[in-house]
Amino acid sequence: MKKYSFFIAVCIFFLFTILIVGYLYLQPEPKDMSYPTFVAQLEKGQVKEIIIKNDTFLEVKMKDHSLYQVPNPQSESMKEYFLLNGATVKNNKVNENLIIQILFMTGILGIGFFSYKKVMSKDKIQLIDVNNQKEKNKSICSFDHIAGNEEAKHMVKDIIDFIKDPDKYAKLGAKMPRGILLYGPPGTGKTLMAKAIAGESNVPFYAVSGSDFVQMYVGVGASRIRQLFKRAKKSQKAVIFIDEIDAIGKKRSPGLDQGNDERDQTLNALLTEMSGFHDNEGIVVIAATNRLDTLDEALLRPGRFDRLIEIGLPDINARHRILKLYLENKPMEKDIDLDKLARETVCFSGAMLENLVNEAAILAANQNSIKIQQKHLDQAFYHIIAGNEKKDRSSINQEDLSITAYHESGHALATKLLLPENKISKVTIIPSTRGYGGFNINIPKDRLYKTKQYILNDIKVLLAGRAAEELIFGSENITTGASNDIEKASQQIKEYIMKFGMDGELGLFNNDAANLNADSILLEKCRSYMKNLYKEVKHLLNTNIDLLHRITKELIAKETLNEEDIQILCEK
Ligand SMILES: Nc1ncnc2c1ncn2[C@@H]1O[C@H](COP(=O)(O)OP(=O)(O)OP(=O)(O)O)[C@@H](O)[C@H]1O
Ligand SMILES: [Zn+2]
Repeated sequence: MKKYSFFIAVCIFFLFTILIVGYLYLQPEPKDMSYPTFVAQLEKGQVKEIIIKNDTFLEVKMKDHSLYQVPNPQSESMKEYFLLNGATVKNNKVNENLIIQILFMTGILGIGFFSYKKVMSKDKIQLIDVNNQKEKNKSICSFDHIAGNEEAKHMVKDIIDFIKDPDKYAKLGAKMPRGILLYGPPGTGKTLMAKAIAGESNVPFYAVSGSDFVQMYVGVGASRIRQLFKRAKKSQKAVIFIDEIDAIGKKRSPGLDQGNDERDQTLNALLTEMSGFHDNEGIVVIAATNRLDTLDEALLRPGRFDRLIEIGLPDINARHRILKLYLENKPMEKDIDLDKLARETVCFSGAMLENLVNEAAILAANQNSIKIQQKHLDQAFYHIIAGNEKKDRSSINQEDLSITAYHESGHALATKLLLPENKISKVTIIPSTRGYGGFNINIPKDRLYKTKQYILNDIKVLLAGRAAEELIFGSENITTGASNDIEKASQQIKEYIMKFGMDGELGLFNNDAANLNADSILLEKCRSYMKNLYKEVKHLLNTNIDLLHRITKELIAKETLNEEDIQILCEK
């Protein structure tokens, strides 16, 4: 589209240039005429027009259309004299003005043309923002660019085969999925997977985002969808990718947003287009969402998005591979411990790991290092988790520092005692720019499930900060520093009871799922759990109070403790 409009613009430009040049130069050459002959002709009434060319010449047009060049007498009264004899007189400036006017008009027309094209094509640019030659190129994205996600790769192998040779499937009467839905947390590579499917099948990739359709006039979204499919069909085989499909395919909640015509129309257009393919067309629609639970069931019916593929957070092996993938083409020190980094980056998505490597590279450059070192990766890791260390710490008073130190040591000690399989990667009382007074980085083991015991201990670890404060400074002096812990603990206890049905007395009933409001029994239950767990962890810290003092003292002295430091302190 861009190329095409550029071509038209060039054509128009040349056309105008030719016209102007033609106007200027293709006029007949004027012949010379002496001034007396001219005067004689003028007085005979033969002269039609006189153009004062410059100080030397006049251009004279006769009534018979012949053109002459006459010396300019440069007299003040010549103009009136010419006019008296019935000739029109023009100043050459008029001519210049004409050229300027033409140029000006060309400019305006050019600008107008370009803006018109831009407005007209804006829709299309947004609609198919990756439909350029580069994206169409097969080598742009392949499975090699995706580390991990092996199950997902396996699940789309037949789709790729189908796109390559749809007839093979049609002949056997096999109905291939028209739509694939990739779901999972943000940054796990759903877009990457869709691109890789297109890349592996060597077909163009057309992408839109559901959020582009939000807040549009009725009918615009639907027409965009139709345009998108029309374009894809032109290339015969293609992958159409709709990111954030939840923006147009959200469940309709009864009573609420009823009559959202625009969204419904867009969704209907999509479903209609999808049912309009023939079985031997190699077009596949891939949609992605972070919120599978909010999707309208109509989208998931057979013939629509009926193949669901989860793209989950990477496990330790996948993290290792992703880190390696992004470090591979960067200069790095040989002794970098990727195993350690992969172990520590629990809950990191692929996008976060990529970001981690990039941050480390930036840090290395900032520190004028020619290679990425372990310390850069460590710094980047903490940076991503907790933000920057606050550089100016002179304003923190001793009392606050001491409270923070006991609070953090409380968390660390409780982790050591209650969740020994977790790794305390860092405890610090260096405040971060994100507003933490200090923090603990506690890395759980990669596990598929959490046990009941684990959840309870995890909540105790969360409460241990406040418990340590109370133990040391008294119940009147507890601080606001535990708000985040309390929030997380409350969330966990609610899930423990409701979501996971782990409370012996309340059993397996989930109020939320049954659309019942939380009743007072449930509330009481949560409070009583919290009270007991808090009491237990306070008692635990009290029985290990010497250790708590030791860790705190060391923490105040060093500001930051790592796994080994704490291990040594605990073994003393
Ligand atoms: N498994 C992976 N292997 C390699 N790179 C990955 C992987 N997962 C994510 N990435 C990197 O993270 C970036 C973001 O991923 P992508 O946009 O595909 O995620 P997404 O799941 O579509 O996210 P969102 O839901 O936020 O749109 C990718 O461009 C890629 O560089
Ligand atoms: Zn805390």
